[in-house]
Amino acid sequence: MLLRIAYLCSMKLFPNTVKGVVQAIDEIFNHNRYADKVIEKVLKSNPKWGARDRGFVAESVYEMVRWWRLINEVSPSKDLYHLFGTYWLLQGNALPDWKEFQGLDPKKIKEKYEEIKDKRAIKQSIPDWLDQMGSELLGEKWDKEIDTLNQQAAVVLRVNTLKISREGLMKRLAEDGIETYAPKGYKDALVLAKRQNIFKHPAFKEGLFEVQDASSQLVAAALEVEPGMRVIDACAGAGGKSLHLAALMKNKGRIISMDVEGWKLQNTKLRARRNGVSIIEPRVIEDSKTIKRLRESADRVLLDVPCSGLGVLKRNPDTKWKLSPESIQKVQGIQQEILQNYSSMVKPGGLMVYATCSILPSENQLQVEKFLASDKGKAFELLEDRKVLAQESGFDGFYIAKLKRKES
Ligand SMILES: C[S@@+](CC[C@H](N)C(=O)[O-])C[C@H]1O[C@@H](n2cnc3c(N)ncnc32)[C@H](O)[C@@H]1O
Repeated sequence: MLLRIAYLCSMKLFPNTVKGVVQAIDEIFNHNRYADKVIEKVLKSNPKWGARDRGFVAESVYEMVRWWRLINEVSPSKDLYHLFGTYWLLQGNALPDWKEFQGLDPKKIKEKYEEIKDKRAIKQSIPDWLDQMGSELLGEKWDKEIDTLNQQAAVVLRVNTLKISREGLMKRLAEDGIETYAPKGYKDALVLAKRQNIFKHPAFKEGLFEVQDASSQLVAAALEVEPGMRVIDACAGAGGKSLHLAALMKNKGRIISMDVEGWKLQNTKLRARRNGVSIIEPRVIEDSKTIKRLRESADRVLLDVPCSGLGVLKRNPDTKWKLSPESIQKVQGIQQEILQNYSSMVKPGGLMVYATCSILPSENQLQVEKFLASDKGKAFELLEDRKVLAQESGFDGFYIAKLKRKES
């Protein structure tokens, strides 16, 4: 097997599900749609597909997106069935005798793969600019990092400790045949032994867990919150970290969850209800006044800033086709602006955590260094930072810096 997608290998192909995959790929690459949204739509419009079919379509689409450049290099044509067939053959499978797959010769595909396999950008299926940038910024660690980021992500749960203990949830899931293990160093995490759609399980509807990568769970923990504190989650999005903070605070105190996108905060509200969290107050950032009103008001401020997402390629493989050097530069500008403007909300003596799901130093430690050297940054000191590489953690790539506002 050339690629590493284990469980699909022994599967028989069925025309209707392969058609679903091909249609989804067409939407993603020819109509520029997001992979997760497209998959959701395809699955919704085929309600009769069973769990196995749905799994096949979702996994195949994600894997084709992940390996898109490689598949295109090796395929004899750009026909979508040829591209699917190439992907299928690259895994060491045999193709059925369908007219759509005529013209695909396994031997030639293998030969073509052998020809390109020493060219890292093609073999790892990434744009040349990204290979160059990664190699410049991460040096010898890049080779293994991009290899790791191309592997499938584990499904990790964050136990909602407001409702159940980690052992309790492990037992509850095991009763339904869902095996999990508790990874060392991550207090509230459980990893599914086998990938599956866990959102359907009643324990999810009861708010006993959220799906959240283990590295991402380190972010709220770094804020050292305590019950009763006043906390601001300034880039809260759909509220993953706010919910974790609320659990760590035992649902006592106050969390202002802010974002520039109001619709994301609506999601935070729904999730808070499911999680049994009542201390989250969503607040849309309308303009700079929203921030100014909160000057020196928070014991803790979390800046989980927008970023390139290069640390989470495992779960969002389409990121590599949507990014560009220009878009990374633009997001870096926003990151520094957020550091400069939102740091004013921390009380003297309070803590601020700056986090990204990126592995690029230019979005991480270099941003923090630039902030600390600036006028506003002089009020802060860096207590510690963690550069979490996927190859070392086994989970997503992340950066977490803990800063303290000096007592005035
Ligand atoms: C990494 S995501 C946050 C994820 C979220 N904290 C979670 O745990 O689910 C970054 C968020 O920053 C928001 N954002 C972008 N520009 C912003 C700005 N200038 N101020 C505040 N939030 C911003 C985006 O809408 C996005 O939701």
